Amino acid sequence: MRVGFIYNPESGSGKIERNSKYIVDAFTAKGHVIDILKTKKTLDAKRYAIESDHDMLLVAGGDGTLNEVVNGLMTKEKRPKIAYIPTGTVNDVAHMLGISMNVKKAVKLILETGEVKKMDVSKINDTYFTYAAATGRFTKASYDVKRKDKKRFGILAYIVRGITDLLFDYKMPMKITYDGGVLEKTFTLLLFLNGPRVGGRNLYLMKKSKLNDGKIEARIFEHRRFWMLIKILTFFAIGGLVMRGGHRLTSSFYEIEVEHDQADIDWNTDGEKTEKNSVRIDVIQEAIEIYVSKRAAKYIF
Ligand SMILES: Nc1ncnc2c1ncn2[C@@H]1O[C@H](COP(=O)(O)OP(=O)(O)OP(=O)(O)O)[C@@H](O)[C@H]1O
Repeated sequence: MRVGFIYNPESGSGKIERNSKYIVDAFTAKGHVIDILKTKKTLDAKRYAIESDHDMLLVAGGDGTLNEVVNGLMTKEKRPKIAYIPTGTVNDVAHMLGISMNVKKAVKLILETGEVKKMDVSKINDTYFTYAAATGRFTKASYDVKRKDKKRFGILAYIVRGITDLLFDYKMPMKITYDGGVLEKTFTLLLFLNGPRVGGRNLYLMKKSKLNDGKIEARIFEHRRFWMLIKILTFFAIGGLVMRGGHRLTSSFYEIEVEHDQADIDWNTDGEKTEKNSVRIDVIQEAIEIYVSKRAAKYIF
């Protein structure tokens, strides 16, 4: 196969540079022909994906790099398969897909033990995302944490940013229309999830959620000051448990209308700051093909 090897040398602790020769050798030994496409800046990975005429894109980076590649591929009619080697700090998508953080094991999954599955991609206004769109309490941490702090402190950098978030009161009057009805209240946190993982946490209570069902799950928390904070922390601590004042929705689309003109609501998609205020979310069913573990293929597809 003709393989484009897109990698972000700045992702995570920079381990990809130490392993790139191993990866190229392993693929070449199996008869693949590799083009090396190393990113130098933001949006290089997206551009490489748009320009690609390969059979497969081998992507090494974190959730942000994978997101850029998917945004590039979604502009194309013919999309190469994605093989993903996670080298970021959080790597939520890889955890969901059963891909090891160990580079050699991830390569083995692609070349020997894994399966290719068709996976949904979601869209918020004109931006695509692979696993999560969110706004409100705790959702700024993933894009506010500086790259050098991520490299130095890893997950801890996110936790510290999450704690400083407690100083703010997120109060968002909104109207949410979905294929089961309308919800109109004041909210403090909105999560739209393709699968059972976000913020480095497995949400094992979302076990019915599949990555190819054309649906996106929402977990929505009303604004109720102190108690809602406890409930949000419980949600993350206990596998996605939703208590009173929380809503569990499943739908193929969501229309979120922000109720006053002066609103300043930022949306986080796959860990990057993207859209603002009112948005529409849609799912494009089975839009990409990606290598996953046999276990993930069985349980979340
Ligand atoms: N060579 C580069 N130098 C600096 N920044 C880069 C470079 N190449 C890509 N980037 C930036 O890195 C970001 C993606 O980083 P990465 O892949 O580590 O994702 P991440 O979301 O930070 O990962 P995770 O949340 O899993 O840690 C992209 O948004 C892009 O802007």
